[in-house]
Amino acid sequence: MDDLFGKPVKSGIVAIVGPPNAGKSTLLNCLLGQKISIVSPKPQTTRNRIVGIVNDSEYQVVFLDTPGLHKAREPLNIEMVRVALESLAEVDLVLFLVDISLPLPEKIQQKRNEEVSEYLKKVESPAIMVLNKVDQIDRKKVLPFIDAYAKLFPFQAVVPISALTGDGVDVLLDEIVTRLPLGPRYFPEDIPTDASERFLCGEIIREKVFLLTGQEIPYSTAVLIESFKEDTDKKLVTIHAAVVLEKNSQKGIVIGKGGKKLKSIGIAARKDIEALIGTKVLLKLWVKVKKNWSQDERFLKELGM
Ligand SMILES: Nc1nc2c(ncn2[C@@H]2O[C@H](COP(=O)(O)OP(=O)(O)OP(=O)(O)O)[C@@H](O)[C@H]2O)c(=O)[nH]1
Repeated sequence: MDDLFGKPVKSGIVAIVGPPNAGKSTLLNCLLGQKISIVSPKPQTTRNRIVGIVNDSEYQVVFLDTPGLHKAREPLNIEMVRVALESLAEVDLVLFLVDISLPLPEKIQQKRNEEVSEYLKKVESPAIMVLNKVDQIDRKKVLPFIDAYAKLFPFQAVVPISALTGDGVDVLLDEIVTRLPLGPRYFPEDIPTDASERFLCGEIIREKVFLLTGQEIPYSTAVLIESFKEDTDKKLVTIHAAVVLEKNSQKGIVIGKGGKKLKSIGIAARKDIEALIGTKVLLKLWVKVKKNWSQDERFLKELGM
């Protein structure tokens, strides 16, 4: 078999799908051993489809982190669901991830199961069910979940994990790799993602806005990287970025008293960006208001969405 990047190995494309907040980005970061997809306790923080690549001498797994599947109402959400469903059609394997840590009333659990079945009917690729956040529940409670999900759909496997502690993630990776065909590597061995550094920096800043502004700032926050310049000897990267909000009233929350909040967002983001790109970073952040940006198709394109 011809191959751009060395001898044939077990290789394939694996989509990580599931409801918002299930832990998809955390799992991707855990599999990759580094921060690529942003994580926050607020649902729907993942907007773009991000490729993470796990390499080994024997395999290459290309992961897609899809936005949480949920009912689409706003144009932004319609786009998110389209991206999520599109990625199901072209993959070798689907990981369907759910959070089993929250005790759900029977009716809600039943409704959730129906939703899972509904999504899975659209999946033509083989699927592995991943039960996440087992660190939060008693071990004895995991088995009934495994049984219940095994009955729901002909999964290739049902694997309990904690994406946060890494518990069970090696078992999951084994289950994935054994099911992939022998084929070419899709990417060279030394890159963990095809998302640009510029894009990942925007995602890191957005994560810090979410984490540091508490519940006040809604999901409609975007980060626009206006410039990303590396000096000639590659010792410093200067980034200008705008935190884009929908309402004037949100400005004060992000900027804080005397600019304090924005400063701490900048400091936290700069540290993560430096760790990601391996050079010193000068990060200049400002806040701008663009009413209804999430309804504005052109602006969404500018954001790379
Ligand atoms: N205790 C525990 N928390 C977890 C685990 N996995 C993820 N979380 C937390 O769950 C929250 C959501 O995680 P994400 O990885 O952002 O979830 P997601 O599915 O990518 O979310 P969306 O972007 O909304 O689709 C974060 O606060 C994570 O730290 C886990 O195994 N155990």
